[in-house]
Amino acid sequence: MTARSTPTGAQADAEDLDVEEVLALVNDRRDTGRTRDTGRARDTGRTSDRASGEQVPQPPGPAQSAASLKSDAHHRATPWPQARDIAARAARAARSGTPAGRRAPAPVPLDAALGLTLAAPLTALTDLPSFDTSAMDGWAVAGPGPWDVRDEGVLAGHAEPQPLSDGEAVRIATGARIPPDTTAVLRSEHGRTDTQGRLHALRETKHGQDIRPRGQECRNGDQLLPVGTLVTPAVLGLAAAAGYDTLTVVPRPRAEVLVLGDELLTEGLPREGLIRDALGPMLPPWLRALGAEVIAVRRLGDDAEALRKAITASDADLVVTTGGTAAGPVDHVHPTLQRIGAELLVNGVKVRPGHPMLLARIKENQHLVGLPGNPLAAVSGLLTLAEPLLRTLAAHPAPEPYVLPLRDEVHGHPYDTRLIPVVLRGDSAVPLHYNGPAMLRGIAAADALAVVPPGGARAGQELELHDLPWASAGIGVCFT
Ligand SMILES: Nc1nc2c(c(=O)[nH]1)N[C@H]1C(S)=C(S)[C@@H](COP(=O)(O)OP(=O)(O)OC[C@H]3O[C@@H](n4cnc5c(N)ncnc54)[C@H](O)[C@@H]3O)O[C@H]1N2
Ligand code: MOO
Repeated sequence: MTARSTPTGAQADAEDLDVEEVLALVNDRRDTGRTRDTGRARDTGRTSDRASGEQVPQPPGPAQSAASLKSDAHHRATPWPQARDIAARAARAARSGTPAGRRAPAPVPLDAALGLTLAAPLTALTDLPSFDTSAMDGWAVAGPGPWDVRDEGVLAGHAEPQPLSDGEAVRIATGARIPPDTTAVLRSEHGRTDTQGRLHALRETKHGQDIRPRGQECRNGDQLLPVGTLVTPAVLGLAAAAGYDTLTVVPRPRAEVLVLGDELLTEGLPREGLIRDALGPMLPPWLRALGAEVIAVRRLGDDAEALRKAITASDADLVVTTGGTAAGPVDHVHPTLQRIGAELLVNGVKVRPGHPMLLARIKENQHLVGLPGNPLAAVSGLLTLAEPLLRTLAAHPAPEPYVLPLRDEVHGHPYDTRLIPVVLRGDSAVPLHYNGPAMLRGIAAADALAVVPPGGARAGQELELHDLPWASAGIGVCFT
């Protein structure tokens, strides 16, 4: 963490903190059972794994080639909660990889730190307040009244005023430095000057009244916030007050989006079998809301060689592809991953929509999430694979799952989890229509996605909900 003053020994140590240690702290805090208070949520304490009736996830097994996994795809598909856990673990593994590949915590200017996680404790670089200061507009007085009032007053931001002598007072503004030997501040509404200009108190003034003593809030070197704290607007304010110009934070993971498909138009009306690209405009801000920095969006058509080149040339932490995940004649994602020797960690997920989604490790510290082309299926892939991966890379704690009863019955898939857009009304979740894989009409009106277990859910049944990043109105909402 850098600041105007030279770092103390404690700060210098803090700068050595690794992202792994930040993650460990964040995870520790998560394990304390802290619950998220949504004001509407009823947390049953169930994890997403238990809520969906799936096995507790195991770490990914040994590397499997894209080819071997492509056969027998449905049986090999990963249960939904386990897929989320594998994505989080993959990010943790990337962070504990070789130091060369790791992105170290870095100092960033305050205005670039919002929504990131502190990688060093916020330690006060000064006493706060840093000098004795007046808490009110009025007079600084010395000894008992009445007092002779000096001609010239003391304003905030001025140099140290002359000491007061017993029986003397000086006009003072809120936030101004207290003159030495002041015994109290008399508020303007509690004092009156007589015709000779002498000041009288209208009520008893206690010793030290309305003086904020130096160090009242903290002493130089006190720890104000621990490693792992999310940088909120309030944290930025505290950091500035405590003397910081930059904060050392876990860097935003870098994401690159590769939009595949020859059928996509970037403007105008759909025509002659061509359709508008819905994912190019949707994914970058969504990924930003999940904490990523989007370094590029490339439209590659259905060109296998262009896809190979783009993946191998990328230096993003996460490459996100759209479309081309199935087994059609121009679905190039699997063959390309196989060709470049990527390791498939998730090859299909038992979730609807979105079951062809995939997660691969391209290099030690680089992953690829393959989103299916159907737009709501792509959203499902974002929530299932990209969200846990990005959140873990950014050292953000996992949001506590919460549950609400469903207002209306929802049909389920016989074996797979379903994700359904819902709006939250009072104490229940109302399922939205237009939730087919190719449709965005439901999700565009939604507050959250409800997790429907295999077999469906009846009206009144409590379902796990995942807020859409903007609906939760949290600090994670960071579209810039
Ligand atoms: N024989 C089978 N065919 C399909 C299966 C299957 O199991 N067996 N699964 C279906 C499911 S489910 C999905 S989802 C899709 C996944 O397909 P891909 O990931 O290969 O995606 P594409 O074929 O490229 O596109 C699917 C669909 O989405 C439209 N699309 C693609 N990109 C965009 C975009 N950027 N904006 C708007 N719409 C987009 C595309 O035009 C297609 O209509 O496979 C099924 N097939
Ligand atoms: O993933 Mo597909 O969109 O389930 O239909």
